[in-house]
Amino acid sequence: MKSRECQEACKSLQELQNELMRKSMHVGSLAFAVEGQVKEKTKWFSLLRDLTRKLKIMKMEQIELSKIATDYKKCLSDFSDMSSIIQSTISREVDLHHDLRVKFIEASKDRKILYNKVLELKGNIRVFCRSRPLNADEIASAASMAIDFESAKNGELLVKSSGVSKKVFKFDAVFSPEADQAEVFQDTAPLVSSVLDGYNVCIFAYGQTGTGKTYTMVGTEEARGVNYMTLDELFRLMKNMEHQYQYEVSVSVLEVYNEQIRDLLVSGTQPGISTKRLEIRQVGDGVHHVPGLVEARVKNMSEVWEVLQAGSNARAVGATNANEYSSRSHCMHCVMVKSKNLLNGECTRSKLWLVDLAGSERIAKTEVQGERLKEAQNINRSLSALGDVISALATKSPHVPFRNSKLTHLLQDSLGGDSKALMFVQISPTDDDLSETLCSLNFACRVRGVELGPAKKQVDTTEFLKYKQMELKSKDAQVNKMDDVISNLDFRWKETNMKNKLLLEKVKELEMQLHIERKIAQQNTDSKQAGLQQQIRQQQEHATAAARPPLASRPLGLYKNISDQQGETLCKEQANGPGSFAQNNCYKSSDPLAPNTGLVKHIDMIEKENNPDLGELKILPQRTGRASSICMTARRATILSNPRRNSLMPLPNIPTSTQVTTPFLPMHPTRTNDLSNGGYQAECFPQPISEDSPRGLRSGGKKLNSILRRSLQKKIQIKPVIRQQMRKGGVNVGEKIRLSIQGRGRMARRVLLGNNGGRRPDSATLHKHIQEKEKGWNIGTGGRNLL
Ligand SMILES: Nc1ncnc2c1ncn2[C@@H]1O[C@H](COP(=O)(O)OP(=O)(O)OP(=O)(O)O)[C@@H](O)[C@H]1O
Repeated sequence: MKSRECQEACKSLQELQNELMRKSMHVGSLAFAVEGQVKEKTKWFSLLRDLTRKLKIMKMEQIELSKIATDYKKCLSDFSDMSSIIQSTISREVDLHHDLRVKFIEASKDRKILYNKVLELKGNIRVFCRSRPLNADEIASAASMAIDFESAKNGELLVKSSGVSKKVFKFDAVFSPEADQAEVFQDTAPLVSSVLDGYNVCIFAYGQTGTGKTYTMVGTEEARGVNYMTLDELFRLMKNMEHQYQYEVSVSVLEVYNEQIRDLLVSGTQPGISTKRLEIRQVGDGVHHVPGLVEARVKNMSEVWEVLQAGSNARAVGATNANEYSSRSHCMHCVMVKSKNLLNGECTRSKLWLVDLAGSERIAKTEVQGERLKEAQNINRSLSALGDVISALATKSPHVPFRNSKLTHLLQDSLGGDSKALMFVQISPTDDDLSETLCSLNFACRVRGVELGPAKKQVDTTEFLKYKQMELKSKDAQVNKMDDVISNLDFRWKETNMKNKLLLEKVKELEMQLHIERKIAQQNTDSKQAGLQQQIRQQQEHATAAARPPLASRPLGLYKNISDQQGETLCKEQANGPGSFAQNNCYKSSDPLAPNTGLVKHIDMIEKENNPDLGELKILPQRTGRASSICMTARRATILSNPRRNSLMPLPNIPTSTQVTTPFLPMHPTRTNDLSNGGYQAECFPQPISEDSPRGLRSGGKKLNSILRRSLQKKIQIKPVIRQQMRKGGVNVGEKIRLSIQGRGRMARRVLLGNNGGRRPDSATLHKHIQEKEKGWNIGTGGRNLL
């Protein structure tokens, strides 16, 4: 009986030893598998690193895009603000411009009116008296002076007669022989503005021959006369007002000789021999015109000068004695000015006459006959007609005899009530010419006494209408242009808005993509870590079981009792119970592992970086070696009632990480019993660990850490024992590990020899099995059962 018991105990011991050896080998294979997993995990980590890097780049891109989008939005809003501001400013400026324009037009009108009133107050016909200086002969002959210039004040002129009687004449201005051309013109210049304002103006020089009429009107090259200076002033003013007015100036030069009009700008004409008879025609209300008269268009003073010179030359050609001839004809310059007001389209046409009259003394002094008499008569007639006209104007006669002479007829426009006239009465200062001087002064006084009516502007209505039509057309064109600009701006704004929307959508899309990638990375990491955790746990359980004290060292009685009372239950629990092998094993290690560095820290950092919610999680206790790769979030898996594996033959590879981790996934405690009816697959997916629940993660992490520590400690302790035993039994550990690696991911189970569905084998079967195993070890694995 005892020997039988002993034999059974020996057998049992042998079985246990075999089992222990297998388990040890399995643990070794698992260790190898863990090593592989670590490598794989390293690979995963590198992938994760890459992903993190990409994620960072994408984040940066996203930030940049967001920044661009924000800037763009800001630009857009700024642009719309600016466009609205610009539009409002433009409309405000347009209104302001319109107001200013209206005001300016009104102010211009007011200025003209006021200016005209000033001139009217001064007199529409003004008379300036100018005396020539003594010439060389007079100085030589010590001619006595008939004019007292020293006592002349405020336009008064004192005439001495034989040094006794005195006569005072009053003029608008008196210029002594010392007055130069500029001084004389200074008082003439205001009339030029009147020409540009549209008033007709006539400036003429009257006086005895040799008193300086031509000098005052034409002047010399060094001292330009009124003609040149007036035109110069005219162009100067026109230039100043060119932004508001458009001007057109033409000049005609003619002479009236023996009551004939000669165009001095037509070459080859001789005095008195007119190739074409020029007549005066009235072409409009108070407007007189000489058809066929050359009107030289001038744009600047050089052209004016050329024209003036041409006229002077033509006048000089016809006479052997130029001065003598010039005294017998009236030289007339007609400057026609057309102006167009660009603001209101008002057009004016004005005329400026610059006349150098023939000498007035000839009639009285000379007793001529023939041609000279005819000349004298004509001069007399024309000057008499001028006197009559002025007299008629002075007496406000209903009839003014303008047509009595060519001179007055030509000057009709500028001597009427709506014009301004300036007469230079030229006198000789000597006693010898006193009678002529007195005649001239009396004539001038008579002229000065004429009160011309209010001046009227020469408005050209047809031009005005034309301008209005043009302005309307240009306004229509402007409105169309503005419409185009507005529609173009509107289109651009819409386009920009669309671009902005697209950019925003792209940003959202990128954010979504980023989120998804982050989740995928998280899931991959979690599942991989869960799988690894499961494997380690399994390894730990088996290692714990293998490290249990051998039954041989226990008292046999104890084993018997166990065998009788609890042995079966224990085996049953170990084989089929829901708890793991490690759970059923009473061996536990409490030794903490030494803290590790590097990988775990790196994982935690990456996790922390990728998932900010994990920021509160405590970093796992530092671990060493392979255990460091286990995920803290994995739970302890419940051992499932898988079919027992009776062979170490490699199992088929599990292709995906999901499949690998599936058998080790944590189960919900309440559903554990339902696995048999197909609930396994559903329950095998990891229980989602909410990111919002760091406590769960922490508790899972602590649990995992303790498991990890235990597992590694066991492995460390068991390894030498297994190796020793395997060396004793001649087992090739490397071969076993290689075989076992193929079955990684499967739950390792305690294999009882001859166990058919958990039943205890009979002795024959057991013996046979041992023999087979011995063969197998010897042949296939090189291992040997130890008794
Ligand atoms: N204010 C003046 N200063 C200097 N010289 C003058 C002045 N006025 C006239 N003279 C000189 O007197 C001379 C005669 O002048 P001017 O020929 O202009 O007289 P006129 O009245 O035009 O004569 P006519 O009627 O014959 O043409 C010229 O030599 C001119 O230079």
